[in-house]
Amino acid sequence: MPESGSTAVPPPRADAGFVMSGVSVAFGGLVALSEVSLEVAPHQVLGVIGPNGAGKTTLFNVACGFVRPDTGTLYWRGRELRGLRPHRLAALGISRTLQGLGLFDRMTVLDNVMVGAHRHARAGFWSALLALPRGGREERELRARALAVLGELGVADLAGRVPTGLPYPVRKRVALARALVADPDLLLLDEPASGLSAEEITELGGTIRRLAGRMSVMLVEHHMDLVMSVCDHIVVLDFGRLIARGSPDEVRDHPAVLAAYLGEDVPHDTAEPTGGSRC
Ligand SMILES: Nc1ncnc2c1ncn2[C@@H]1O[C@H](COP(=O)(O)OP(=O)(O)OP(=O)(O)O)[C@@H](O)[C@H]1O
Repeated sequence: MPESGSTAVPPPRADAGFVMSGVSVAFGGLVALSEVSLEVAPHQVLGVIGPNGAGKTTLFNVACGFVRPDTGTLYWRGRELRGLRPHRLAALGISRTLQGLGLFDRMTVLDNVMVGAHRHARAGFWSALLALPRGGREERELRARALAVLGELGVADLAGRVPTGLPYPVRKRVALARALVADPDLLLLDEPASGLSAEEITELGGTIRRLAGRMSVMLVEHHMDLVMSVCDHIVVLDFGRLIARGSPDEVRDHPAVLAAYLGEDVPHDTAEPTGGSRC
C-alpha cells in the first residue's frame, strides 16, 4: 500500500535482501536524505523515483558506498554493512552501473568486461587491468563468461573493439555487461535509460525483467514508462523524504506523488530520442 513518511525498520531477517534503514545525509545545511528506509527484496526490481533534486543520486551513492550516511544503517542479507566502500561491493555480490560509464578507453570491450569479474577471479582482474600475460583455465573461463554476457546483451561481436568511437547506447551495454559478469545478487542501476531511444528502452526493460530472475535490482531512473513497466515496487522521494511507496499503480495515483511532480515542469528531452515521459 502507498504510505507517506519513513521510519527506521528493525534489523532484517537473514533471508532479506538489501535494506536501508533510517538513512539521512546532509551536505552542509542542505538535507539531501532524511530518514529514508527501503528494502530491495530478493528477485525484486525496486524503482527509486522523484523530481529533480529529490535525493535519488545521493541514495544511490549511499547504496554504493560513495557517500557515507550521517545516520542510518545498511543491511545486506540480514547483516549490517558497516563502513561500506565501493571496492567492497563486488565481494559482497553487489554490482552497479554509473551514469558516467567509467570504461577504460585503451582496453578492448572484452577486457573492460573481464575487469568486472574480480569477484570470481582476482588474478583475471589484475591481468586484465595491467595487461599482463594471460593463461590458465581461470582466465579462459573468465573470458568465456565475459563473452557470454556480452552475447546476452547483443554486443559480443564488438568484443575486440575499444569503447572509444562506439555509440553511447552500445557503451552502456558494455558497462552493464561489466556489472553482470561478476554474477551479482544485487544490481544497482543509475539512470540506465538516459541517452537511449524508445526502442532501446523497451529492450532494456526486457533485460531488467530477465535479470530479476537471477538477482535483485535497484533502479534509480527518470524515465517513467520504464519504471512503471519493470518495477515490482517503487519508492518516491521528494526533498530528501520518502513520500510514497507501493506498486506502480499505487504510486502513479498517489496524491503526494502527483503533487510533487506537478510542483515542477516535466522536462521533455528533445535532444535525445527517448520515448515516453520523463520526470
Ligand atoms: N555533493 C554535494 N554537495 C552539496 N549538495 C549536494 C551534493 N550532492 C547533492 N547535493 C544536493 O542534494 C540534493 C539532492 O541531490 P541529488 O542529486 O541526490 O538529487 P536527484 O534526485 O538525484 O536529482 P536529479 O534528478 O536532478 O539528478 C540537491 O539539492 C542537491 O543539490
